[in-house]
Formats: sequence, C-alpha cells, structure tokens
Amino acid sequence: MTTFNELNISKPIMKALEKMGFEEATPIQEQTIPLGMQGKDVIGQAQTGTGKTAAFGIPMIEKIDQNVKKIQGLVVAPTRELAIQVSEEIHRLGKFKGVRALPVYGGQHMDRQIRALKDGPHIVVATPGRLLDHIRRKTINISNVHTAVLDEADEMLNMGFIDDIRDILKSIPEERQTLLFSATMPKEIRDIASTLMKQPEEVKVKSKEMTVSNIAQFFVEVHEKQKFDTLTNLLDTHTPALAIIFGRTKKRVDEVTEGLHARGFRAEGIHGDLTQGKRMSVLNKFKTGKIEILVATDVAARGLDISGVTHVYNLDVPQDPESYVHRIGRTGRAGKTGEAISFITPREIPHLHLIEKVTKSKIKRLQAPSMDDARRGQQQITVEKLNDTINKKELQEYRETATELLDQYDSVTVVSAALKMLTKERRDSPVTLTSVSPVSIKGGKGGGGKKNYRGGGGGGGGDKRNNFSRKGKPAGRNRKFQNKRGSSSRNQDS
Ligand SMILES: Nc1ncnc2c1ncn2[C@@H]1O[C@H](COP(=O)(O)OP(=O)(O)OP(=O)(O)O)[C@@H](O)[C@H]1O
Ligand SMILES: [Mg+2]
Repeated sequence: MTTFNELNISKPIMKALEKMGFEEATPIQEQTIPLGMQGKDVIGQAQTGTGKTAAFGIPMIEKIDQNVKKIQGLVVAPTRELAIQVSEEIHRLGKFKGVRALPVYGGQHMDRQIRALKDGPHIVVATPGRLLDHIRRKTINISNVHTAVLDEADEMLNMGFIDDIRDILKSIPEERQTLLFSATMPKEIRDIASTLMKQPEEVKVKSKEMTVSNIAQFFVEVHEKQKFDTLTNLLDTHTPALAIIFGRTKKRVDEVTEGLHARGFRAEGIHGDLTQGKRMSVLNKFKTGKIEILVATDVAARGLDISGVTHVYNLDVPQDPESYVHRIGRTGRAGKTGEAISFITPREIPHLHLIEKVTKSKIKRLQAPSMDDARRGQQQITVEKLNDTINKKELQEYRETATELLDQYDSVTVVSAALKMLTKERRDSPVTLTSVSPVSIKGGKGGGGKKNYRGGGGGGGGDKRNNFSRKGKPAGRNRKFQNKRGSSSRNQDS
C-alpha cells in the first residue's frame, strides 16, 4: 500500500488528490508515477477502472510550468467523450497548480476551438483526426510539448490511426517523453507502439486475468430472435441502477432503444452518427440518472468512467476479446462491483470460449429468466418501496382508511391491489430487431489484421488488492455520488 505522499508528489497536486478523495495510489499509479516523474517513456497496462488516467496525468502535470502559456502536454484519445473526460480529470488534478487543460475533438466548431487554443492551455487532450486538422492548418502549436500520452493506444493503432499518430508525434520535439496506456496491449500493437518511443519501460500490473475480479461475468445462450425479449426479462429481473447495453451497429442501437421505449424503459442510444450535441446530452442524462439505460456501439466501450454503472449487457458479442474487456470494464470501476452479461447465440459458443481463453476468465452460464421471473423482479422493487415506507413510520393518517378496507376485504386482496398499483406493469409490445449475423472466430476485425491470440495477449494488470479508498465516497450503487460527480465536472466544451 503506497500513499501518494511516498511518491514525492508536489503540494498542489496532493491537495487535489485529497479533494478528489484519493487516499492510496493504485498499483499502476504506484509503479508508473515514479518512472513518469523521472522522465522515462512508459508503456502502462492495467485493468479497466484502476486509475490509469491519474497514472499518466500526475507526472505530466508535475512537469508543466504553469507560468508558460504554451501547450506543454498532449494527450491523444480515441473518442470525443473520452477526450472530454480525461481533460476533466486533468483539470481536477492540476487545479491547485493552475494548470489548464483543453479538450479538442471533432464535431465542435473550429472557430471556437481555435479561440480556446489561443487562450494558452497547458495541456491539450485531443482525438487524432481533429488534432491533425489543427496541425495541418497551423492553428495549434505543439512545438513546446514535452510530454505526450496515447491513452487507449492499442485501440488507436487498431483503428488504423498509426500514420496519423506518427504524423502527430513528428510535430513534437524528439526529446519528448512518451507515455502509452491501455488495459489491453496485444503484442503486435505493443511492438508498433514501441517504435514511437525511446527505450520504454513496460509496466504490467500482474494478474492472472485481464478483467477485474469485481465484475461477475455471465453469458446467456439465446437465439438471435429471442435476444430482445431475453434482454427485457433480464432488465426487469436485475433492475439495474444504471446499465449499458452494447449492440454491434448503429442501426441496432437505434432499434434497441426504440424497442426499450415501447416497453417502458428510460433508455437512449449513443453512436457515431449522432451530432456531437446529442452525444453529449445523452451521456449527461445517463450520468445524472435521468435515463437508466445507455444503448451504445463500441464508441462507448473505451475509457468512459461513469460511476454507478451496475450492469453491462453485450446484446451482441464483441468481435474480439479486447473489445470484451473494455466493454465490461464500464462497470466494476474504482473497487466497486458490477455484473456483465453477454448474449451468445448457439453458433457463437466457440467465440465465447476464445474470449474466456484470451482474457483468462471464467464466464458463467446464466439461465435466461422467464416472464414470470421478470414479473417477480418488478414486484420485488415494489416490496422494497413498501418496506421503506413502513420503516419510515409516517402512516398514522392512513390507518383509519386501512382498517375500513380490511373490514371489507381480506388482507391478501388489499395488499395485492396495492402491489399491482405500485408495480410497473410490463408492456409486452412486440419488438422485432433486424437480425445480425453471428460472430465467427475467423471473421477477424472488419477483415483487417487478424490477431494471434495464442500468446494470451498479456493480462491487463490486476490488483488483487483493489484497495481503492476514497474518503467520504461510498462504494456500490450510489446515485447521489453520481450526481455530484456529474454536476461538479467541468465541461470545457460549453
Ligand atoms: N488512487 C485512487 N483512489 C481512488 N479512486 C481513484 C484513484 N485513482 C483513480 N480513481 C478513480 O477511479 C476511477 C477509474 O479511473 P480511470 O478512469 O483512470 O481508470 P482506467 O484505468 O483509465 O480505466 P479504463 O481502462 O477503463 O480506461 C475514476 O473515477 C478515478 O477518479
Ligand atoms: Mg482510461
């Protein structure tokens, strides 16, 4: 157990860490912050939700001279939402040092971005495409950058951004420090990545599994045509506080969202075809609990840190094991628990075994719940509400009417009627989704570079200890904490 004090972190950042409620460093932080502060290039791999952002953020902020109004640190991340989130975390960490971070991403007005860039941020957190745009138009000056970070490096290289990343890094002085982080780092990608770095130190937090142990992993075997009914039965049985449902395509996400509305769920979809404004508003609604279900493509699979996500459903099994690791990693973060349930069609069972083998984790079979199970799940919520009301003991003014009712009917009838009134009635509107074809092992990713999984790809670091301690921040489901985070986080885009 290492406290941040022992890592020689400066006073203003210590103050920020205290404010954020971080008490001890996580294993990846403990191992990479000292290397980062020595100026070394680092490849850092650790499981999802174990604090990699602060692991690269802290050393980067330490090196910033806040009196120099030039971009000195650059973080590149694969999606817009992630760029915003990382920028916010850096803002929180660097606040007392006076370090300013700016997210720069596509879908935002160029003019506004250019103005914000002229304002002299110390750190820019960008998506690769938009950053290159600025570099080519000479509307960004990154010639003073001394620290560059590739967050979710494997994903960016996987997506074919390698040339873009090379071009970006070419615009930065060669004597820079380069940090590269992800929960997954297949060997091929690690080899490519290391060509961008100088004798990188590799830190892989040791663990048997690629996934954190606080995510309970299940699968249901289900035919394509039954997926939607099984999904709503599961939702009614599990009654998640916040759930993310991953679908394979944008169309799939739209159809599932519509279907969920038809059955009375508060759900919204997020994918790459939506306007940036819509993407942000959907995510904000989810973060603040205004909707309980986020239906998403893989655009939401990497890095997003939404506190209070209790369940992840893979309505369609992900194409590769890395994607599985990241998707399910949207729950079970910062030491909290979560559940991940993957829908597997009979033909996809071999693919499931491949995922188990590569991630070295056991995915347990779950019996698909029946309509009756779902109904009981919903009634259970009502019973909990009733229990709460009984415990509050503010029932005096209802007693007389209650007694009158009990003179007329037997008690089971009265309670049944009350339960019926209070329970969300299932709407069984028929929903038909357009079928997606099963994933096959040979399929690879969009026909592109097949990976050799035999080597095990490397277990994302795991902390057996998982000893997150966050002062005053309760663990487990907690909407209040969620709301607090959601509203306190500064959105520099608006
Ligand atoms: N030392 C710490 N103590 C308590 N909480 C922490 C600590 N470090 C990070 N956290 C919190 O843990 C959560 C997960 O952190 P972060 O998003 O950096 O994980 P990650 O390792 O980057 O995950 P992913 O692989 O999904 O991107 C965040 O809410 C973060 O604020
Ligand atoms: Mg991350």
